[in-house]
Amino acid sequence: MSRFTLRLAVLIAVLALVGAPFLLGAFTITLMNYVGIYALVAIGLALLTGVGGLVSFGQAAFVGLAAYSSAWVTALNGGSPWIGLLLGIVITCAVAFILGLITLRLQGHYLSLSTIAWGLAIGFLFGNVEGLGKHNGIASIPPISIGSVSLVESWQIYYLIWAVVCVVLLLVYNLLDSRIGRAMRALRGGNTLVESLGINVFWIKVTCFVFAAFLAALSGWLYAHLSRFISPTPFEPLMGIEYLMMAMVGGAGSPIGGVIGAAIVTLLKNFVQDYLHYIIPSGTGQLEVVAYAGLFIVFLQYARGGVVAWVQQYLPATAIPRPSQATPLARRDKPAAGTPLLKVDQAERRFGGLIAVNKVSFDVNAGEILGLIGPNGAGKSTMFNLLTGALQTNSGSITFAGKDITRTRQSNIAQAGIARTFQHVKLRPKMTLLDNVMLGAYPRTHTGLFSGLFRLNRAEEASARYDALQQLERVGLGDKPFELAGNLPLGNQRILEIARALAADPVLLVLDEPAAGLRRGEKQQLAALLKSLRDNDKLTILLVEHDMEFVMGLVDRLVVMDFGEKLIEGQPEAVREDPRVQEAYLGGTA
Ligand SMILES: Nc1ncnc2c1ncn2[C@@H]1O[C@H](COP(=O)(O)OP(=O)(O)OP(=O)(O)O)[C@@H](O)[C@H]1O
Repeated sequence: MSRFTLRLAVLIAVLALVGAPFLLGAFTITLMNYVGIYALVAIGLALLTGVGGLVSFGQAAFVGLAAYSSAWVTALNGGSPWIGLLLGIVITCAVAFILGLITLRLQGHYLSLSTIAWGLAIGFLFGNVEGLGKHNGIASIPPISIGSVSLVESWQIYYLIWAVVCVVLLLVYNLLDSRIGRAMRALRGGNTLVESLGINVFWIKVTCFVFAAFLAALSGWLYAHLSRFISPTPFEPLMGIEYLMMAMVGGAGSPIGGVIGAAIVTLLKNFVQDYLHYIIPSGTGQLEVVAYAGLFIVFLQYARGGVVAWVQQYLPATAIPRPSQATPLARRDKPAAGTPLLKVDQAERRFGGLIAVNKVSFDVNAGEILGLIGPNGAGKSTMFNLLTGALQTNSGSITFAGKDITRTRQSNIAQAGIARTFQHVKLRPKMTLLDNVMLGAYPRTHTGLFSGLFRLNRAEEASARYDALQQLERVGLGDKPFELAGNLPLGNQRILEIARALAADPVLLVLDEPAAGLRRGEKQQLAALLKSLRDNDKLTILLVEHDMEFVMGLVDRLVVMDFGEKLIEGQPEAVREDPRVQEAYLGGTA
């Protein structure tokens, strides 16, 4: 799809929204009002669950917090709905922030279960606090006024609701295309990679969580002043599940999918309620819930990725212009060649009874390529994980650029200038090559949530994008920056990891089996690239590699490990000739 077609589609959608009250009846407009209100929550969930992989059943409670806050300000205390909005946002975001601090360190289903727990707890409060009307709720909530216009009629508040939805959509798409948004998109698929890129996973999760709660607060405020009466029921976890369904039906991970999902689920519910009694005339009782659940299961069977993903497969990809030249991002000063850079001193790591790394010591000097070799299971990858902070040492110390990093958090080590690749490639397959490499530039960029939302980050984004493209070109992948990373063959995925690591402008590059899966010609190109990084960019490189021909022709020094211990270190030739190495690693065949 061309950009023009996309803009035209957006324009038609906006015109249709503007014209709807002139063409549709009051009932349909009221229904659309609820769709818009639910859509705000579903957009938040698309971000939280679809993009960030954090499944929350508790969003209805956040909607309720804002609705009750505004009802308390207006109906019970005679205040303005705008003060109600402010209080609703502050209370909801504060509660989300505190809950996030407590629960977001939990992983997988533990996190989801915790959202049910606090969803229930908050819902319980609404029905039991004396000052909030208990189960009778709060009535006589005034309409929202803009200047002298009171939004009493459903078509009046319709324009406010859908203006909010459109602005939110625009902001969320801006966010997803920003530094923080990329970090949110990278959350899905595990923390190790994200932390290794210098991104503080926990704070990105908290940001995502609070932002989704903020959208729920907007929804709650609009809900209270549309319904003019609130009770605890719409804010219980059952509604939380419905919000999750909306996000999933529309297309988890797609903000516009949130709107589509809200429309489908709301209309479907309405349809089932209206027509089920024709099929079962003897009284349907709660049967519509069953029918509704059945339809939902059928839907998930045939369009599991949601409506947006289903439609997208038939649409041509949106053409994206190639990044144009921009001011380069600032680069780090590299230490002078030969100065001590990394010192591993008596590092030890145990896994239960197994000592994977046993009191290993070695130094790396600036500007050298050091190879770490050894037979399978010798402890090389564990050593890499220790010095990049992915694992903690049981004893011993690691010093980088004069600072003790033994207990330093992985993301802080990355920010200090160590960039890495992984033995088992870690990429974000659904993100483009360019986005994957731009993730690497995270520690070199600084714009935050608000800059991303309001596109105040353009200059920095342009620089990061251009820098990332240069790194892609450098490793030989510059011809397809908008290809999805998952479409690359494994060898190229390893090379893409190197481009991502280079985008961090590291001082020390740590490569775990970079040549695995490469053809002979590609290995030669890789060796030439690594030498050029050392000679021209003053980069220090530490690599694990099994391909002896590749290693011997590349490294300045070797450290050999066996059974978790350091066997020997020295020049490649000396190491090759050492009988202990031949015995342990080369099996006497070198
Ligand atoms: N997370 C873990 N839990 C338990 N044992 C582990 C873990 N990671 C590594 N090990 C064990 O530690 C030892 C060293 O593993 P490591 O992956 O560091 O070796 P390696 O030299 O990188 O091997 P290879 O070349 O095969 O990748 C092995 O016996 C491995 O099974």
